[in-house]
Amino acid sequence: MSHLPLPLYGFAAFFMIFWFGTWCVHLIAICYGKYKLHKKSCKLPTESSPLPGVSILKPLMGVDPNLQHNLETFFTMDYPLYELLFCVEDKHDPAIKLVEQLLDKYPLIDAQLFVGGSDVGVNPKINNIHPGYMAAKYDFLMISDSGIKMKNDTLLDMVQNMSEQHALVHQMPFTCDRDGFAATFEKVFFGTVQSRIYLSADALGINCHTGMSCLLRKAVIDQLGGLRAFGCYLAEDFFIAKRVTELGWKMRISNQPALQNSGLCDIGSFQARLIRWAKLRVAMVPTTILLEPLSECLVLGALAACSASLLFAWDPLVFYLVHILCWFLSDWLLLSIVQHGSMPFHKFEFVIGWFFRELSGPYLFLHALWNPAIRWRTRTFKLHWGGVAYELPLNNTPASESLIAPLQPAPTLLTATTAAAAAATTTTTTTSTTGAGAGTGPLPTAKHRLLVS
Ligand SMILES: CCCCCCCC/C=C\CCCCCCCC(=O)N[C@@H](CO)[C@H](O)/C=C/CCCCCCCCCCCCC
Ligand SMILES: O=c1ccn([C@@H]2O[C@H](COP(=O)(O)OP(=O)(O)O[C@H]3OC[C@@H](O)[C@H](O)[C@H]3O)[C@@H](O)[C@H]2O)c(=O)[nH]1
Repeated sequence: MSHLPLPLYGFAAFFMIFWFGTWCVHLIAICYGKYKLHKKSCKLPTESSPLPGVSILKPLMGVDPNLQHNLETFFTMDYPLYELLFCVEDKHDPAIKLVEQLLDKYPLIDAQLFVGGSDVGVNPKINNIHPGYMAAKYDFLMISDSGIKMKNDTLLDMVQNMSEQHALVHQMPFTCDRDGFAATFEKVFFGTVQSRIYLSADALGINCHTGMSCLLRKAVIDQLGGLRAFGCYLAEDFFIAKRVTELGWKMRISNQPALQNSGLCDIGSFQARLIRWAKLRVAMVPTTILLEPLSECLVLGALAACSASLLFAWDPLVFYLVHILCWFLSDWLLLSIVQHGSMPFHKFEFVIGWFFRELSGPYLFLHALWNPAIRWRTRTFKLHWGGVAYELPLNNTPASESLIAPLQPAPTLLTATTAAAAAATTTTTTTSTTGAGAGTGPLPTAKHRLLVS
């Protein structure tokens, strides 16, 4: 041992410490997940402190087989005061027809449709929802992506997590039970590697905000310059959380994880999404270039096994195999906590899904480093270090990144007048009437379209 160069012992000691730290992260995630997730809040509204109104922004782009069902869950929530602000950028988007059908079906729900988006920055999601944000009338703002499904009490759970010190409550990303290996892979990813980081980050107060379902204090966002202030970033979620906490407000996850339920579920598009997210993280938090590969089970296990062999003369193969087995069991435990019920797949499928995730993780990360162009739906972007984004011209799009589902054919929805009006502009608004709470009593529908230029 003594003839080996000294720096090698330094590296070995570093990897052993990092390995130990990673196991602490496992432990924190399991304990915190057990404590926090699926807990029913006992804070009930009283007459002196009724539940606040919530303006819910729904950015939509295209239609998938589950979209109608997912959107419908927003019309049937058990929450007394909310408005739904559906936002669609493209006037030919088939989502418009779907939303209009839902507005007809639920005339009692306070809901509007904004078509045309805005141009307040580079981020297409922010551009899409900005008209809805400008029209939002309640003190609380929820941003909820198109693939999210709500339980009856999800909004209540989020609002009850918003204490006096909090300005941001977000749902930890997870998935609905769906059929097929791609769905298993998604559940394994979100319920293991992602939950581990997300839960420990929340427990330790580290910003890990993924903005697919979040509740915000509107006054705080207004104070920060409005949503337009985040239009220059692609990862608006991370920067919203950063600025909100810099003002002294707290953020935390809600008790219920987010139920992603997109009807398009395939390995290629999911991997493309993970690569896109990794590119965002690398640009925003460059230390992840080292941290992420190092915190992968197979990579860290190999490094720790060599280090243990060097420092303590332990058998590296035995060390490596025990490390993988313990990691696997700990991931199963965490996934069971997040799922909080029976698993939609057999244990054997978990084994396959887990190994697939572990083997593909480092590859996807390298892929993200290799090609910095970011393909998101119909557009391609690049990021400056720090996270500010710029859009690339269309012909600059690498073909290998086009792993997304195309928009479905345009519907024959728009009437001659509205089509002409929409073509002439700008923003079209379809308004359904007032009233909140699901379907209480009959009501005349006063539906009208407004043209806001
Ligand atoms: C000693 C152990 C150190 C562990 C280091 C862990 C390194 C990170 C490994 C995996 C990252 C998984 C990230 C999961 C969720 C991120 C999803 C995402 O990318 N969302 C983006 C798009 O919506 C969003 O803009 C990004 C938000 C957060 C980015 C945060 C990056 C920093 C991650 C470092 C967290 C360390 C937590 C350590 C806890 C002790
Ligand atoms: O061009 C676009 C792309 C996306 N969107 C909307 O933005 C939402 C999220 O889009 P996707 O589902 O494609 O993307 P992700 O689930 O990966 O989003 C995630 O990563 C990027 C962050 O900015 C988001 O806040 C986060 O939810 C959807 O509701 C989608 O309709 C647009 O309105 N316009």
